[in-house]
Amino acid sequence: MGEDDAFPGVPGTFDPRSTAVDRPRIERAVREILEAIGEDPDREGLQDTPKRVAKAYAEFFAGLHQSPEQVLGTTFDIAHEELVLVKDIPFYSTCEHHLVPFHGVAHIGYIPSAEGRVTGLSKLARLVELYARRPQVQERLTTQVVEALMEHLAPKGAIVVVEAEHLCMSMRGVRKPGAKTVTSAVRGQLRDPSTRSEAMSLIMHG
Ligand SMILES: Nc1nc2c(ncn2[C@@H]2O[C@H](COP(=O)(O)OP(=O)(O)OP(=O)(O)O)[C@@H](O)[C@H]2O)c(=O)[nH]1
Ligand SMILES: [Zn+2]
Repeated sequence: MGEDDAFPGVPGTFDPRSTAVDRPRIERAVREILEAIGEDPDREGLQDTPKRVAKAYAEFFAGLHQSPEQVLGTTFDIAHEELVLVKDIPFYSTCEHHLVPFHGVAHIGYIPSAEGRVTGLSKLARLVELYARRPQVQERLTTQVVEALMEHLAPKGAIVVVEAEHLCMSMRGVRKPGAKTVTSAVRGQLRDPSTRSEAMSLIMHG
């Protein structure tokens, strides 16, 4: 274990001291890619690029080395059995098919139960970070967040809606900038049509 591992960092944030991602290996690979595209990795502007990309990748994929238990560990004894909704949580993730970004907002709602737990509002945003900072597809990001809520807070129900633009559809391939993908996952009581439509109308119209 390196000295850096003594600082596990706050889940859902990036700890630049983390050595969980093998940066020297990324540096070698990036140099290889630069050569493969016909660039000179030794020209002045590119000399530090493998190092910079390795550092950036360590940040983009930090979520692979963090767990939801760490994020949802802080809970409160608050008697509230109605919907709690945090809207418009911005996120950046990496499409696992092309390793280019997809980004947008996530909306998270849950109905706490008497037996379950209430967490800090910021923890919902940290949960999104934790799953976004991995090679992802939007559908999996959406279900992983809802399932972590169900498992760790034992709420009566939960809903996660994610709206995102995929750069693999904007800057390459089909080239449709602005196209938005919306995914949702609902569990428990939020599956009931009336509760679900109340949550959806709060999400979409405030
Ligand atoms: N379901 C889903 N598909 C995604 C996501 N991100 C990217 N994709 C799609 O993954 C698909 C990969 O398709 P392939 O035919 O294997 O790859 P490709 O030739 O690069 O596809 P094009 O993007 O159509 O050029 C594309 O249709 C992408 O739009 C995601 O989060 N969810
Ligand atoms: Zn893609």
